[in-house]
Amino acid sequence: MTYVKNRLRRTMMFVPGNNPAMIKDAGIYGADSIMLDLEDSVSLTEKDAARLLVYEAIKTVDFGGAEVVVRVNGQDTPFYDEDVKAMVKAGVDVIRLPKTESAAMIQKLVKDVEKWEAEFGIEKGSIGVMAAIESAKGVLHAPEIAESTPLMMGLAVSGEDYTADMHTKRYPDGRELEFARNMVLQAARAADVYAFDTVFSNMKDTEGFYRETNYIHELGYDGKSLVNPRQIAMVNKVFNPSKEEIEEAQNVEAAIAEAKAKGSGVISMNGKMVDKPVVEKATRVLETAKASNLIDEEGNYIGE
Ligand SMILES: CC(=O)SCCNC(=O)CCNC(=O)[C@H](O)C(C)(C)COP(=O)(O)OP(=O)(O)OC[C@H]1O[C@@H](n2cnc3c(N)ncnc32)[C@H](O)[C@@H]1OP(=O)(O)O
Ligand SMILES: O=C([O-])CC(=O)C(=O)O
Ligand SMILES: [Mg+2]
Repeated sequence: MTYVKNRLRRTMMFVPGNNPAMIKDAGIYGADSIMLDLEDSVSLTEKDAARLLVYEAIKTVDFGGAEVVVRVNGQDTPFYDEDVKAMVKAGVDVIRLPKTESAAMIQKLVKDVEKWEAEFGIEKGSIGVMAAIESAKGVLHAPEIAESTPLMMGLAVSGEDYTADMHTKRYPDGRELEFARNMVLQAARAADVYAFDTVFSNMKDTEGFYRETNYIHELGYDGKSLVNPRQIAMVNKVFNPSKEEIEEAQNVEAAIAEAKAKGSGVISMNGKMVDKPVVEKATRVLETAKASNLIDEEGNYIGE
């Protein structure tokens, strides 16, 4: 396995690193990324066993083509060094650093990864990194964190720890996360890295989950951290362009091609102006549709 900078990353599912049954089947649900967790879903007494289990799993389990991410323990814990060493040796795709508060923390992670890559004869740059932003300090430093290394895959906003740090809690309308969500997204876009929204933990509140997922999709997030396989289809439903959106995007591309043939960069389509930014959005829709197998090479709709 090797880190790939650009790929579809709508769904990143947490899987507790101490749960062999969940790890074994994690690949069957179709998440774009599987995030094996060594941090907060694993109790202190199980840290070493979980690391060993996750190490073996990366080497032997078929995750069905999903990207494999591991959330290691934080740099202020006694588990971090061994976690990074074992995950590099196992050949993980991406390491997610929790509680990231500075560019220096990511630069330390990259230095540690490179040290172990050299030690184990793994090509430098085979492993990507990502930062979970979980505190006021992390949010304020998000732009530097996003720019801290060429190996940065993305930023995730982590609402549970963040709201604890901010002396509040999660509310249904998400107003307590508004600043963090916007800041993390701006930082990610400016650095050309991915942006992931935080987990939604109430599995019974399907309506609330859809509301939140629609909201972060409309803001411009690339994907969401998930805790349960049932959330995968719901996120895909929101993030995948509809048949109508795909047709509209194809019409935009045809219209601009016609305009260009006439030597113009702008044209009217059903009374709406089509120019460069409109075309850029249409191109993104069609790229997503292709990556999600909703259209074939010729652009024919093949989704359900
Ligand atoms: C703030 C933070 O740090 S969040 C990140 C850390 N937290 C986690 O990693 C938690 C991950 N999620 C879970 O452990 C579970 O989904 C829970 C505890 C939230 C709910 O568990 P359950 O009630 O058993 O879920 P549910 O009934 O929907 O499970 C259905 C199936 O999916 C499996 N499953 C559930 N969650 C996951 C998961 N995250 N990864 C892989 N498989 C899972 C179950 O094992 C079950 O499989 P089975 O049908 O073969 O027995
Ligand atoms: O990254 C996430 O969404 C989960 C998490 O650790 C948090 O919310 O604190
Ligand atoms: Mg957290």
